[in-house]
Amino acid sequence: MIKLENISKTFMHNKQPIYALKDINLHVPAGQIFGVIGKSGAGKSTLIRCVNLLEKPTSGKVIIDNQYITELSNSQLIHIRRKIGMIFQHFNLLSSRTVFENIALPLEFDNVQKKTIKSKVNELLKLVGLEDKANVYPSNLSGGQKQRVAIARALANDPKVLLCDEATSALDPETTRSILELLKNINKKLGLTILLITHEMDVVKQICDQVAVISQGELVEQSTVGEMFSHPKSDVAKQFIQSTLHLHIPEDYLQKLSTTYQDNLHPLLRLEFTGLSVDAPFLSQAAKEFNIDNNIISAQMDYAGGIKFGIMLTEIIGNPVDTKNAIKFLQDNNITVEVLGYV
Ligand SMILES: Nc1ncnc2c1ncn2[C@@H]1O[C@H](COP(=O)(O)OP(=O)(O)OP(=O)(O)O)[C@@H](O)[C@H]1O
Repeated sequence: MIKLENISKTFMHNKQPIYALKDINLHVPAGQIFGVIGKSGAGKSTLIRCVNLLEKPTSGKVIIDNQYITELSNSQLIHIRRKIGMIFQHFNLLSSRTVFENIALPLEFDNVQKKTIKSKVNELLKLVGLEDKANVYPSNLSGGQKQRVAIARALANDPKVLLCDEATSALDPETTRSILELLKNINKKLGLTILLITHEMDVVKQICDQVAVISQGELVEQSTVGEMFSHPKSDVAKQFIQSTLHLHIPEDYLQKLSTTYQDNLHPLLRLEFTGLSVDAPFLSQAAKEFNIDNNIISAQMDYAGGIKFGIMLTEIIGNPVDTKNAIKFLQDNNITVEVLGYV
């Protein structure tokens, strides 16, 4: 549905080139929710703005629904943009218009009949769960409600594609979840293709089918969400995944943690499980085979794209040779083991 071919974008700043996007190739299949994740300044906003040509690429082609939109005239572009909805971090609603009037705006631009506008807007209000807010002004809405209005407005022209530019970044975690849930429902109900950019792996985890990682203007990795969480390849992807797992080392362990091995101390391990290693009983197998004990201090398991993954903090108690062999056994079974120190 969305194809980017060799997209590059260079800005000039104080006569110096800034290579915001470098030879990006991306394919978002119809009906998917596709996430692009990257750190601040990676090029995410530039990328999503190139899709509807709010930003004109320096080179490369944008193809939407089999149409090369980089080759269209300005008037043709206005027409095609109606099929590409967009929502933003700060909602971009008109404060002087009610919720109803904000949603009606794209239809008024299209000279749609008043009666048709009314039924369409009412239908959209229902879809986003704001039937009772039609006559309210944006200043009297919460952030989540404002984003619901923006979503309804973006859907007014029955777009085939919805672009989401950090759509939940200004919202608290609970509201973020409800907006992502709404986007997922819309994706299913209307078969809408969604491309979203974000700096939060939790967003990708919650709703995306596929994800691409962008770093310094380049796409460094792309896969299904399950594959990315189970086998991240780039350092950036690994860092993003780590950011979704929060493992707390208790204060008393931090205090007694030694960086060097001494007699009577045991290694404190951080174990990372992904894919197959999550479901197999490797810890108890290691305990039996190498005569060690595991003292599990904390653990967190999670799901993304149908794949289970998790991390664990555990102390391995045993003699030094058995402990070393047990660690090797875990590593041989695709568990990432980090020795944090000795306790
Ligand atoms: N209009 C512009 N003129 C000059 N440089 C720009 C312009 N827009 C973006 N850039 C630069 O291009 C690079 C990519 O910026 P972009 O806003 O796309 O990144 P981002 O990943 O969206 O970051 P953030 O999450 O902080 O918004 C940055 O170095 C930025 O300073």
